[in-house]
Formats: sequence, structure tokens, C-alpha cells
Amino acid sequence: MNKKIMLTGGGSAGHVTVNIALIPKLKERGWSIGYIGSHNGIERELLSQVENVPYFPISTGKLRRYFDWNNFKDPFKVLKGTFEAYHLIKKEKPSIVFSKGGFVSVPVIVAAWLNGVPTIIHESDITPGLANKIAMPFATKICVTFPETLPHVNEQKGIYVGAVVREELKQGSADKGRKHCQFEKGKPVLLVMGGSLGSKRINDALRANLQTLLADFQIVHICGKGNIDPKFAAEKGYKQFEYVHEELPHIMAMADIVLSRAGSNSIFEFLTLKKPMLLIPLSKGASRGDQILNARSFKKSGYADVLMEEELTNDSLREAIYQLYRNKANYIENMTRSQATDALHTLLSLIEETSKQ
Ligand SMILES: CC(=O)N[C@H]1[C@@H](OP(=O)(O)OP(=O)(O)OC[C@H]2O[C@@H](n3ccc(=O)[nH]c3=O)[C@H](O)[C@@H]2O)O[C@H](CO)[C@@H](O)[C@@H]1O
Repeated sequence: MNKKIMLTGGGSAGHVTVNIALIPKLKERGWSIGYIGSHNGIERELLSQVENVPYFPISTGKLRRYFDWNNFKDPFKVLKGTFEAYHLIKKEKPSIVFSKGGFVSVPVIVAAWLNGVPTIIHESDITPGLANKIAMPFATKICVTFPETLPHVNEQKGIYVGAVVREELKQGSADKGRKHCQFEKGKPVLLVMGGSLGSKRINDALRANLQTLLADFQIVHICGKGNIDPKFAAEKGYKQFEYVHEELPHIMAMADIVLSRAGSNSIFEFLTLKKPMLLIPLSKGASRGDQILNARSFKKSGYADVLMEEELTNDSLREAIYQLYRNKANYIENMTRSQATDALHTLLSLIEETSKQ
């Protein structure tokens, strides 16, 4: 059997990390791997740190639900990307294409379909994103993270697999995390993560409360590219990062509680590590509202508290963080009862079953 797989997905880290979790496991099973991404997206940077996975950039355009002058140009870029992906797949002859979604994946899935190559899509959120919605009719199988998503996808194609969490996140050392941040042992740690791109709203509200919170917590703040505030660079017990790569497992391990956006991958990582979380989902105005559904589902299961962006003020944020810390034992107990799925292995088996013989 030709064990060659082409991975795709990008735009934000949430559309790449599942692929990164799969790569070492696929290599163990003898697959040769390629990655199709955009010229400038975060996927290119993240893949540059992975060995032996050739990266094939294609032209991409954003598919928007709102008016923008680029809407007139972007369909041509998508068309160009489809043409490039078609020729690439024809030449590389993978036996399967696996997509984690994001705009770059649409031309790839269509091009695979045109070449008669089977495809698997993985959807992280409760409601499928626009890119995945467009790609779904061309896909062979559609894997979902939340059981609630199955009614949104074709019955014959949909499979519930659960969330894929990178193995290395489970191997973090709190001591290494403290060393990396120059934090002391004994004082609780609050991890703030505004999604893979950072969140200005969360950054501002947190920093407005910094002096009060630092009396009780040490704070590690992943604030997104270009969002480090040099004013606080020398603040004891407060460490800012734009984005964290290999140190993330250690930083997560040392965290007592977490303040986060409600991106699907992040919240399942916190659930796996049993970190009580306060979630501030991206508002409906700025997205399709997928994070609101993710957050509600976690709140219903007792894994998280939720503060809606419309209710976010400096005071409400501070009070919610203290409340989360006081109730942390309840959240941990609920998370301990959660049934983790072995999504990684289910996906690997599915890839082998679905690929072209
Ligand atoms: C603005 C936007 O479009 N957000 C979407 C995006 O979020 P976003 O890209 O933020 O995705 P997630 O929260 O799902 O995943 C982020 C991933 O990046 C990793 N990470 C993050 C920060 C860091 O410094 N280092 C690092 O490795 C996290 O561990 C996680 O694996 O995709 C998610 C999954 O489809 C959606 O639920 C979100 O609505």
C-alpha cells in the first residue's frame, strides 16, 4: 500500500495543532507526509519546526460572510489555489488527504476529490466552520469533536471521534514551567491565553487588574503577536509571551487556573490536564459564535465558568477570576469524571481504513 498522506489546515493554530499531533504517530506507522498550506499563514511557521514534512504552499483567499473589497479578488485566489493543489496532488499521488479546516483547506479538498483521492475532514467546533461547510460535500469522512455536531453533517460521512490532544502536553513539568517564568513555588499561577492569536479585550481587562491580582497570583500571559506591553516587562510575578512553542506543556502544568478564549483545541487541552477555566468566548459580532457554543457546553458539564464578552468589565473579570479560584476543587472533580476519548488512535485507524489501496 502507498502510505503517503497530505495534511492541510491553517489560518490559526487551532487549524494546525491537530495535524501536528498526528505527524509523529503517522511517522511511527510508516507514512510519508506532506503539508499543503498558505504562503504566509501560521501553519507555515509551525510546520517549519517539524522535520521531514515537505511544505507545499498554495494561493489562498479568505471566504467571508461580510462585505469587503477583497471579496472580489479572493475567489480568483481560491481558484488559483485549487489549480495548484490539483497539480500537486496529481504529482505527489497521496493515498489520502487529511484536513483540519481553515480557508486553505477548501481548494485542497476539492482538488483531492477531482483527483479521486479520499479525504477526511476534522471539525473542532460544535457548528462547522464556513471552510469545512464548503468542503464537506467533497469529503469522504467528517470527524467531529462534539457529539452535538453529528446532526450538522451528512449521516453517512459523520463520525464522532472527540478532541485530539498533543501527547507532549500531557508530559509537562510544573517545575520547568516555574523556572522558565522565574516564578516561585507556593504562590498560585493564573495562565491567561487569548487564543492562538491573542485577545486585545482580555489583555486590556487583565492588565487593568494586574496590581490587585498579583497580590494573590503569579500570572503567565500569552498575549498574541505584537501584544507584549513593555510597561510591565519588569513586573515581578508577571510574565508575557507572544506565543509559546515547546515550553507550553510546562506552562500548562504549573497553572492552577486558566483564563482563556473558548477555542476548541485549547479548552480540550485544559480539560485533559484538569485545569479549572474561566472562558470568555469570542463574541457573535466577531465570529459565527462557535466559541459561545463550546463554552456553554463546557459550563453545562461543570468544567468551566463563562463570562460573556458583553459582560466583560475590569470588575467582572477580577471577581470571576477569584470566584473560579475559590471553586476550583468542584471543577477539578467534574473534569475527573469526564470520559476522554482516544481520538488520536481513532483517527489513525480511520486514515488507514479510508486511504486508497
Ligand atoms: C479567532 C478564531 O478564529 N478562533 C478559532 C480558532 O481558534 P484558535 O486558533 O485560538 O484555536 P484553539 O484555541 O482551538 O487552538 C489553539 C491551539 O494553539 C495552541 N497554542 C496556543 C497559544 C500558544 O502560545 N501556543 C500554542 O501552542 C494551543 O495549545 C491550541 O492547541 O480555531 C478554533 C478551532 O477551530 C475555534 O474554536 C476558534 O473559534
